[in-house]
Amino acid sequence: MGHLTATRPLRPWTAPTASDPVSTTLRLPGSKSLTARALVLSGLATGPSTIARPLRARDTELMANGLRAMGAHVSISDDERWLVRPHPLVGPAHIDVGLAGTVMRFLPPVSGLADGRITFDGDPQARQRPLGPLLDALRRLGVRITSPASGSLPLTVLGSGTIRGGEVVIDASASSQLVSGLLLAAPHFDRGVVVRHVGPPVPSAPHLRMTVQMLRAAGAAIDDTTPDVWTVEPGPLTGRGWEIEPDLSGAVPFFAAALVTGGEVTVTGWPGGSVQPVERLRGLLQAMGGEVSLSTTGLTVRGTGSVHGLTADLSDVSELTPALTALAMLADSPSRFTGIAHIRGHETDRISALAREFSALGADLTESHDGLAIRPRPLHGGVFETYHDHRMAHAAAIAGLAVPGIELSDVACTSKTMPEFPALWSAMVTGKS
Ligand SMILES: O=C(O)C1=C[C@@H](OP(=O)(O)O)[C@@H](O)[C@H](O)C1
Ligand SMILES: C=C(OP(=O)(O)O)C(=O)O
Repeated sequence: MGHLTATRPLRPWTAPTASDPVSTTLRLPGSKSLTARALVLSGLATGPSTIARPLRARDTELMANGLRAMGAHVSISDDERWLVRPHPLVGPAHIDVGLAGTVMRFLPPVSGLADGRITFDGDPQARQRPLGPLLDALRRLGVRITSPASGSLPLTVLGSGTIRGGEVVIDASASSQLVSGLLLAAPHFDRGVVVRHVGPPVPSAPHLRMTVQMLRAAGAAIDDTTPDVWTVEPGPLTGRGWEIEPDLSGAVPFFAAALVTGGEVTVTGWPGGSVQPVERLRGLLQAMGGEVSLSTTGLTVRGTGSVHGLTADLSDVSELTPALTALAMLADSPSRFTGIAHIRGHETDRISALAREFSALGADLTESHDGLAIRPRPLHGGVFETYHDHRMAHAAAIAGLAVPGIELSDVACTSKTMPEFPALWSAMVTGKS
């Protein structure tokens, strides 16, 4: 069963403290979000695709396995270039979503297009993550789904090989992935889809723009000119060569290290026109005291010796909250982050987890329903629970640069998006990268 994968051994790890400014140029793995979308769109295309410089990590391997379980030919043996050859999708199959939001929201719509019974389950924490609005929407679009826990994993999709499609209203305030999942499969719905969001704002706008851009790149006709409404026409998706950019969210802890230590970090391989929110990140890091520049070598962040507090609505870049919270605790003034109520439904309730774990190390953090207030004061070492959440581990590692003796309960959870995180981080801190 899928949830057994969460029982892999925990790996305690003491975050290394930096005695000198870090100074490194790194190649980091590809974007999780771009790799996930490239896999799904390739699996639904009319011809073969290649995915260059993909992310090899637990989330994207689970996505590849899920598509493979339904019949697609996915070869991931070459680290530099994955190959996808579409094949009619069929059940029966079981799909382990792990703790991946992308897998649990992107593959159920695809499985409705398969002919047969597809079951889904994941890690225990995946059963807590919001899924109900997507399942309701799929049912209204003509997909048969049974879900004993009503509105969450585990679930069974009784795929008939086709999905009627049409118009659907959804409250996607809990996750932009609820919309992205519908849109990615929609070119194969008989009538396409019109998705209308009604409710509090949908978070993570850059991820929705990424979905739209990649659908267009694969040949789909999609209209997103009306706010909160997305229309996808029925039609074929073409196979193509996808080029995956480095993962911006995965790069942020490394950039944060430049700020904390007054050092410099360059991540290579950035395209001029990134699909990820580079400009937004530049604004945030500059406001916190960093200098950010893009050159032919890569994206460089320089620390200036001081870290400033920040007041910001992070709803569009909410996955950066743990790293920015760690920076905020080491800043010279208070910070307040808002607009992130939905991250209580991420890998763990990140607002509560950050408040609880950093308070135990002496921090002054207050949680509100949709954010965190941070008043910097000296921290001390201690055990830091990561709750299977890769970005909790990143946050603890950033704090550990300045605070000796922060011991992560488990650093293996970073394998969700970057299995090489502990090695790359230690090499950066010791100057051996
Ligand atoms: O579509 C995607 O690839 C993602 C969308 C966002 O999800 P939410 O809208 O649930 O925050 C983001 O936080 C997640 O890490 C990746
Ligand atoms: C929220 C995240 O992941 P997921 O794709 O599982 O939602 C994340 O990576 O910060």
